[in-house]
Amino acid sequence: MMKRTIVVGTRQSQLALTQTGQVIDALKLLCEEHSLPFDFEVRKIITKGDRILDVTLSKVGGKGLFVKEIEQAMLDGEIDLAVHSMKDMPSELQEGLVNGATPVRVDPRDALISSRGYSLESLPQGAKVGTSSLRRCSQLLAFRPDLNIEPIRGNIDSRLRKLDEEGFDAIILAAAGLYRMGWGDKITSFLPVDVCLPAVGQGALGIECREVDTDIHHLLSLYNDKETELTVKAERKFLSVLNGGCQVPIGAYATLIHDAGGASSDVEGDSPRIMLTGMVGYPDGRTIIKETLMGKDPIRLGEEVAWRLISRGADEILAEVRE
Ligand SMILES: NCc1[nH]cc(CCC(=O)O)c1CC(=O)O
Repeated sequence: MMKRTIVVGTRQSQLALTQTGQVIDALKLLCEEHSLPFDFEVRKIITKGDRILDVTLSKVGGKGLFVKEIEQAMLDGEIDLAVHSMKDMPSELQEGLVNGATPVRVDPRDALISSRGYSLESLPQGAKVGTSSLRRCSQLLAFRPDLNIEPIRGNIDSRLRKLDEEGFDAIILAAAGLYRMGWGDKITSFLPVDVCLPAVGQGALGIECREVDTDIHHLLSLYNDKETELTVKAERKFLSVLNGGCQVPIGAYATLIHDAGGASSDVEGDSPRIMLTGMVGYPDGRTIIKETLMGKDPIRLGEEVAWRLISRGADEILAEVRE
């Protein structure tokens, strides 16, 4: 039988190339297992986000900075699939494109990396900590108001280099990216989610494809993880109600609730219960508001957590940040 070659578009950062390669390996295994006639080819694409790495992201503005060119290439038929970090995926995909699979999530937490072996608790007064994320900045300062947070940009590899070159006592990165790069051993400690709520979708991937591409949908359905799909759906709905992107101090994390017997919720049958926590905070950490709710419908749950935060002043915080 003739094989169809699926062209997978990717940014050319080390992380993007690595996770695209890992997804292709997983899809190849599924193709073997299910006797599906596909080959894979990688096509590198340079995005706007890659061209302006020297500017602080929150100053650049615009959503989907890393995704637009990739989506255009898919609509033009130059590529068939694209692997995205879920947290970089825009809440609205372009017309005609869909998320075909949400594979199983890895560790969603933020990690602290310190050549001097510090943890968040043991960092000295006024220590210099690198992050450009308003979400991380807000929560770090709420926990340790004395810290001196300084921006640090670039890909994971260049941030790790800057850790020592620019004299940081510690930097904060997503554990997931480090694990995928095989650099998990660089992690000094993890920030617990109740201290630093992760970014929406952190640790998860999305696999974008054309809505009409039924062959690919079938393959991707085999790669989907229902638990990750449901929890990320709740987090993303929360974010879209607050009209957020990665340039706002918003965090969220959802899990499935496992019953008292320790058995996991039945993901396939009766719909499981989801617990979602959302937060919005001032970048200087002076106020952080958080809500946790449970529910079965991820969309309603995402909306309700967002509405609760709005009723407690989330809009005012976000309006101030967006000025
Ligand atoms: N903001 C950039 C980004 N987008 C995705 C990841 C890797 C983690 C993930 O896939 O969630 C990172 C690096 C980081 O935040 O440290």
